[in-house]
Amino acid sequence: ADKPSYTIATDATYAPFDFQADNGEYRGIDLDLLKEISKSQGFTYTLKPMSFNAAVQALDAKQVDGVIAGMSITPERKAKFDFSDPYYDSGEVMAVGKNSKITSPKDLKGKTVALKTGTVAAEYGKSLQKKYGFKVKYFNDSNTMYNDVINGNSAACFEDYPVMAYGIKNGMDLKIVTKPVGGGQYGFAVNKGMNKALITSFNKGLKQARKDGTYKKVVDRYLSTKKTKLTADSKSSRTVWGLLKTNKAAFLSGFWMTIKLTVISIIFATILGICLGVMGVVPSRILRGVSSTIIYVFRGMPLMVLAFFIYIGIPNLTGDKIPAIVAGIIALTLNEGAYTGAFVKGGFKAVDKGQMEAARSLGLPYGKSMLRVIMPQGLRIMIPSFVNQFIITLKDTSILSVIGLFELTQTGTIIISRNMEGFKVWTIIALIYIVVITLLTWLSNWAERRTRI
Ligand SMILES: NC(=O)CC[C@H](N)C(=O)O
Repeated sequence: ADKPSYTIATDATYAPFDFQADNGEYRGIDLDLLKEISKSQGFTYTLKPMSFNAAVQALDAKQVDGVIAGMSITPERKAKFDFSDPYYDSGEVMAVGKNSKITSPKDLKGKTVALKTGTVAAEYGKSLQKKYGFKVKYFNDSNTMYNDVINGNSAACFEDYPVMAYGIKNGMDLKIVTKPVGGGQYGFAVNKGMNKALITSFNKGLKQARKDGTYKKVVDRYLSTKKTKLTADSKSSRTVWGLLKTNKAAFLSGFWMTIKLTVISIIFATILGICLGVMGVVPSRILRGVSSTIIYVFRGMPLMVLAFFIYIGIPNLTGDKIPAIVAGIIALTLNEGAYTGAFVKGGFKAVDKGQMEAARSLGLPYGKSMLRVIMPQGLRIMIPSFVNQFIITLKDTSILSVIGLFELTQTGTIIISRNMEGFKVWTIIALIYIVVITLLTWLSNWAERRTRI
């Protein structure tokens, strides 16, 4: 019989539990364990790395079958999800910059504390906020949160002890100043009452792995004292050129994802926008109303909200999965299409009224006058707006990293979580965007020249 197959979400950057190794493979205690267990229990799976918060939401929306992400078993989560037996002990600590004078939450008055959205550590930090009078700031991934503290923008952060200790041991410029509290444990989660088989296999496999030494082997791979630095690139690759070379595969695939999202969305958004624009100037009041409403709604909604709504919200209601890339393209199309619709409508309106009257008085029907007389003139006026919108679409793809799409921006985050070369990696990413935008602009200028009369 075919092996059962599952989709499992994980945290893209949560070493030593989940992280991307230099070769692009996702590794860590969670993922190595999962692999061993799947082998011993005979199931297969596709891994979906994303932010922790998105992973939990994707599970809740049934976009994935399970989450393994150093996820703490809490009473609130147990109400929603079924957890495996615990496989690792954790607790919350506070960390500050290596040379910081802060030694306890008491020193945080008036300062800013960095937290990671949707985590137990964030909840813990938040629970101390009133008492100690600090401000909070949220991040989607641990590494960006650490960097905010390292750079001195935030005074401290709260994080799970094993993760924080591992990062520091691997050279992160932070120090832990409190004892672990909370004492939570990590478990593998599936939706309540669904996927009983998966949880049963996981538990069986975990038990076996503990018995036959696999569990210890996996943990030691990352935490034994003589371990090699799995998350760090070698020294030789620390120049911009070296970073580009070592991470070539990651940059390229992020680049392609960005291009794919941009091109497909531009095509759909342009079609949608022109339809909306035409509908916005026809005599029918109903069509004009529909056009205005669509533009109003989708132009008014932040792209990130729209992406979450389509990827998490709709499946949550209907129970049908939508692949992230499809959700991303729909979100971009609606958002950029609404903007396009607005300027297309404006462009048609800007064509002199007399043109339509003249065409009609020559006996052309409305549709033909529109197509032959108004549209060609209107569209020409709009070319600069189109170019503008294409560039905005390209840049907006970066927002789709929130639903777990590995476009350029998300690629940068992941590479930095591995090598901590924030400046160089963001420089590379910025340059790639500039290069693509330049190409896009040239292409548009060329098109503009060709359509000129
Ligand atoms: N991957 C994570 O950030 C998990 C954080 C924490 N253990 C939680 O479950 O909330």
